[in-house]
Amino acid sequence: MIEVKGTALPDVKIIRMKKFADLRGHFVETYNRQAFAAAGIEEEFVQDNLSLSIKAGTVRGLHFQIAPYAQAKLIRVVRGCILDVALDLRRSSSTYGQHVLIELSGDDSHQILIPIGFAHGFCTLEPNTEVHYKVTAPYSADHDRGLAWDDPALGIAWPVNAQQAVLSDKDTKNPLFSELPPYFS
Ligand SMILES: Cc1cn([C@H]2C[C@H](O)[C@@H](COP(=O)(O)OP(=O)(O)O[C@H]3O[C@H](C)C(=O)[C@H](O)[C@H]3O)O2)c(=O)[nH]c1=O
Repeated sequence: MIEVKGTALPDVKIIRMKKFADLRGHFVETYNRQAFAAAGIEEEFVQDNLSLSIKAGTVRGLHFQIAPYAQAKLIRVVRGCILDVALDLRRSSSTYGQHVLIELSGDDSHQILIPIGFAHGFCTLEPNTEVHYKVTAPYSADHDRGLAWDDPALGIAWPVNAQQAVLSDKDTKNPLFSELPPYFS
């Protein structure tokens, strides 16, 4: 039912759920607490989010929440396609400052699990892309933080540049990686 694979950042996992296809279409269990726990995924999710990005080239991120509202995230694409980015902000991690860039599509049944201590963002590759994700702590605007998505120091191979990207006003003003306080040990 569930296949869990590692990525270049060991704590970031790719999860694939079994897709039951038939003449009508298909069925996928997108989350099953017991199956996830049996696969070693113990995160307890408390909130589901859904974002629709109308244009391809929409960039949301890089975002994270700080303690006591830090979030792990389980992310999937319902419709469309994204390049998803997870960036390690844990100061003591051997992969601190490193990221993974993973394509997620509504056509596959892949999901990405991003633990606490990572910044998250994505760029849409198709119009009308819907991203659905579960988080392990509720939203707290006071604990919501951002990081400049296009900081050259991060070396993220985004498919758009700052002139092409569709961004919230907030995401045009995020601090650079070098300016971040040590939020995660
Ligand atoms: C995240 C969130 C937002 N909101 C409200 C706050 C704003 O009025 C509005 C849009 O929020 P924001 O511009 O922060 O949405 P995104 O840019 O999609 O942010 C998300 O995008 C990246 C990729 C993430 O990983 C985070 O989950 C989250 O930061 O929804 C809520 O009411 N609850 C929430 O959980």
